[in-house]
Amino acid sequence: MDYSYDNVVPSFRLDGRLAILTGGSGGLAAVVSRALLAQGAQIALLDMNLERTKAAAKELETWGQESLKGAHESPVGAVSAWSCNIGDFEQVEECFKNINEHHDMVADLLINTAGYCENFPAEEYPSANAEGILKVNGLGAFYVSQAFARPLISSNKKGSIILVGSMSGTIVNDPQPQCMYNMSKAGVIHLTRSLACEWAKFNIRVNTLSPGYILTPLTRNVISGHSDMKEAWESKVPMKRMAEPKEFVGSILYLASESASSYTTGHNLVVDGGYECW
Ligand SMILES: NC(=O)c1ccc[n+]([C@@H]2O[C@H](COP(=O)([O-])OP(=O)(O)OC[C@H]3O[C@@H](n4cnc5c(N)ncnc54)[C@H](O)[C@@H]3O)[C@@H](O)[C@H]2O)c1
Ligand SMILES: OC[C@@H](O)C(O)[C@H](O)CO
Repeated sequence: MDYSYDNVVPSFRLDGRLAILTGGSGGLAAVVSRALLAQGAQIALLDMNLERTKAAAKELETWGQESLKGAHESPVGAVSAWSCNIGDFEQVEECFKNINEHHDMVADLLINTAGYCENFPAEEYPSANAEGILKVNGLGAFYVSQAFARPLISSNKKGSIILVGSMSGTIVNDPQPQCMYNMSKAGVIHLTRSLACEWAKFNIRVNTLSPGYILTPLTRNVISGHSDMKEAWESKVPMKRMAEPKEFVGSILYLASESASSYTTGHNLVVDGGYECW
């Protein structure tokens, strides 16, 4: 047995790695992107609106210059901003190609946070909305995984994919009706297992991170105008509160790390304050 320090103590550093973070101007991405930058990664932020994504990238760079100066011997990683609808495969393919060219390397970490939620009673759900959300939350997760994996496979390089699912992929939320969101996230969890099995031979690990309720723009949309909604949600969480985005950073770094999670693939890591236990 090799008991050397590097063989026994996992590293969460991401020096020399390029991370693509979809949903890059969203609430979860704001904190995750800072943690990735702090660990030494280069980062490509991708979202629907270019101006908002560029603003998020600028804030990230400024944060890096102010907070990471002298913190580690590696230089602060390059940050780029991209506009792309992950539900449109041609856009995704073009965007991922441009990202790799721009950073002059093949991205080896993908974190798919892009997605949205909407509420309609099942019997009234408009078909165009149903198709729209499945296309983004479901097919989008597949499109970004495929566009990310192809250049890794052809260059024989290992990588890690983290698809953000939700506890809604396993439980049914109450009281808000959101059957298509729930279906899309259940699909993400099983897509993860399928890709993990198919791509293990290429050294690409694929995992889902399934959060419970987090305070971000996504949930603020649902809560706003429904003052009792937050209380209803929190009453069902054993920890009796919603999460803050920073409470997912440890899980992301674990799944991204080639030493800490080298044998972890196809997993659904649920981080929900105990919601699924009751
Ligand atoms: N907030 C929660 O309580 C919660 C809980 C469980 C899972 N999640 C999941 O976490 C992820 C991040 O959510 P968040 O809370 O940060 O929400 P958010 O709304 O702050 O961020 C999501 C981002 O995805 C982007 N996006 C939406 N559709 C897109 C598309 N077609 N192409 C590219 N980008 C697109 C949005 O513009 C937004 O910036 C989502 O997948 C969400 O389903 C959130
Ligand atoms: O289940 C938690 C999340 O996926 C999300 O915050 C919620 O379902 C939105 O209604």
